[in-house]
Formats: sequence, structure tokens, C-alpha cells
Amino acid sequence: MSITGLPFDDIRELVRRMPGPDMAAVRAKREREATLTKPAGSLGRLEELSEWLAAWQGRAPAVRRPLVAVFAGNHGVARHGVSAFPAEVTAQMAANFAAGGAAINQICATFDLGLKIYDLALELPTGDISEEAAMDERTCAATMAFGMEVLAGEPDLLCIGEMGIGNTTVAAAVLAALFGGEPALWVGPGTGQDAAGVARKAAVVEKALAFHAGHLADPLEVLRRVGGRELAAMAGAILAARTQRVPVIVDGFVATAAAAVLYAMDPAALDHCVFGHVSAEPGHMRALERMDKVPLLALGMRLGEGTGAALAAGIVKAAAACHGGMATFEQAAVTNRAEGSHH
Ligand SMILES: O=C(O)c1ccc[n+]([C@@H]2O[C@H](COP(=O)([O-])O)[C@@H](O)[C@H]2O)c1
Ligand SMILES: Cc1cc2nc[nH]c2cc1C
Repeated sequence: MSITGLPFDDIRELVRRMPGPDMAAVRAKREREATLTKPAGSLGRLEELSEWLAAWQGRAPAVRRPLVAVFAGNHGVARHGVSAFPAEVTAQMAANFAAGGAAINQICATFDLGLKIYDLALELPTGDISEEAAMDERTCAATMAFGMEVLAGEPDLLCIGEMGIGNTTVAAAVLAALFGGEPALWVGPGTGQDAAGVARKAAVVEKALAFHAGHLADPLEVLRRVGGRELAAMAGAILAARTQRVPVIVDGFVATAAAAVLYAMDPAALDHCVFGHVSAEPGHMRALERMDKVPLLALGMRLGEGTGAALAAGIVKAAAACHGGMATFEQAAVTNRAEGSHH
């Protein structure tokens, strides 16, 4: 992917060059919105969502090719018993996604969303972050580049999700490194750890941050040292979506940690993203608040695999359909509210 400089330089260049919102598309959207058969503003956040689609699609908002991308990876840190489940569940669930048996399959079917699963070298867990880097720079950058490939099918809305036993521990390490604070602020039950398990996760994160101390000022170094393959691929996919003007819906705690790497590089880097839900993992709301992001849904979910983002995509599809398909006051011969103040 790189012919000059270090692999991370190419990523930094993409962040520097990322496009802004299309204000002409936003103006056109607002003009049409005002003509639709409803009191102004009455669709609340749906009107914000259709405006967000217009801004980042750069055209009249429409969702015709929505895609849910789920990235799966394995983690050396899983050897410390940080998950309630064994590492082999990552590959087993990847097979379940392929067979159509997982929750994400049903949600995608419900809202007519495309689904692609990306296995990221599941037989090669990343390094144990408590005593080594998860990845070398080349692997991290190449995995980000691999994540960018999700744009190849030209989706017009991209939902970002993941699967990886142990990844709430690495996500907590990433967030602690990016945003600071005690590890205990960022760890949680994950797949179902009890208090002792959560304490073990905090100790592992603490050890990782101590091991990598002095090397965590650069967000890409945070990703490579204490992140994981699926986090790198998600960060790459989110960045490539920005470059190619595709709005993104981010899933739960782990996907948010990947997005936060880009936020730490430039707080505007997630302007094309909506956060689909806030998961039950306690660090998720904390991370969203750090980035001033308001999640769409709060359903007490903590599954991952893109489920919260896919549910939110159903709402985003409805927002686009209302904007694109509703009749105007003139078309429907509905009397608009009286203008002026003489009543
Ligand atoms: O994204 C979330 O909010 C979330 C919260 C709890 C668990 N998960 C999922 O559970 C797995 C990680 O949990 P753990 O306990 O193995 O670290 C991984 O496959 C995630 O998709 C995901
Ligand atoms: C069964 C199972 C399903 C999942 N889907 C996403 N993460 C998961 C973790 C487990 C353990």
C-alpha cells in the first residue's frame, strides 16, 4: 500500500485530506424538508439524520445499498481469562454468521441490509498487550487498508461491527490510552464477567498501559500496541468511508474504541458517523460523552456483531424514506400553516 515512508504515513495523509460536509446538498435538503406535509421540525431527530445523510452522501439523501460489515479477530490477551467465553468462540460465531444463525443475520433480514463478515487471521491471535505490542506497524496499517476494502461494493450507508473474544479488554485499553483515567473506568462485564473478572480485566489493562508507557501519545501507536486486528480494520473502514463520502453507523463499545482512534487524530474525523446505540458496557457511554456523541438507541444491548448499528440503520432508512418519498403540501393539497402574525 505504501511506496514512500512508513505505512502509517499514508493513514495520516488520508486524515489530513478528508472531505467536509456537502453544504449545497444540505441546503437543498432543507429546502425540500420545508415543503413536506408535516409541521416543521416534527420528525425530530429523523430530520437531523436525513440532513446528515445529505451532508455526507453529497446528494439528496437515500439509502439503497446499506451494508453491515462485521470484522472478526482474536486476541493474545484472551489467555488471561478476561472473557467469559473461550477464544474458539470467535471462529465458531464467524461460521454462525455465515450460516445465518446469529442475531445480526435476523436484524439485517428485518431491515433489508447487506451483510459481510471479514475474518482477520483468526488462527493468529494478536500479541498479548500486557507484555508486547498487539501488532507491528506493517500489520496494523495493512489491516486498516484491508478494512478499507468494504467500500469496494459501493455501499451508500455503512454499519461497522465486530466479533472477537477478549476484545472488550483491548477496547478498554485503547480508550484508557486515548482518553486517560483509571482502567477501572473503561472495563466492564463484556460477555458476562462477574466482579472478580472485571477486576482481572482492569489489572490486565493496567499492566498493558504500564508496559507501553511512553509510546501512547500517537493514536495510531495506541491502536497498534494495545488494539487488535478488528479494531484496525474498523478504523480503516470508517476512514475510507469518509474519503468516499459514505455515512457510517458505529456499533457498540468495541467499534466505538476503534472510531475513537480517528477522533484522537482529528475530532472532525467522525463527523460522518452516527453512533447507533449505547451498549450496556459502562465505558461505552463514557467514551461517547468524551467525544460529544449522542447515541440513537439505548436498548440495554451488549452483543456487538453490528447489532446496535443495524437496528439504527432501520431508523436511518426510515428517515431517508420520509424525506425522499413524502408528498409536499402542494402535491397533496394540504393547507400549510398560516404565515405572518395577524391571527
Ligand atoms: O460492543 C459492545 O458494546 C459489546 C459489549 C459486550 C460484548 N461485546 C461482544 O463480546 C465479545 C467481547 O467480549 P469479551 O468479554 O470477550 O471481551 C465481542 O465479540 C464483542 O462483539 C460487545
Ligand atoms: C456467543 C457469542 C456471540 C457474540 N457475538 C458477538 N460477540 C459474541 C460473543 C459471544 C460469546
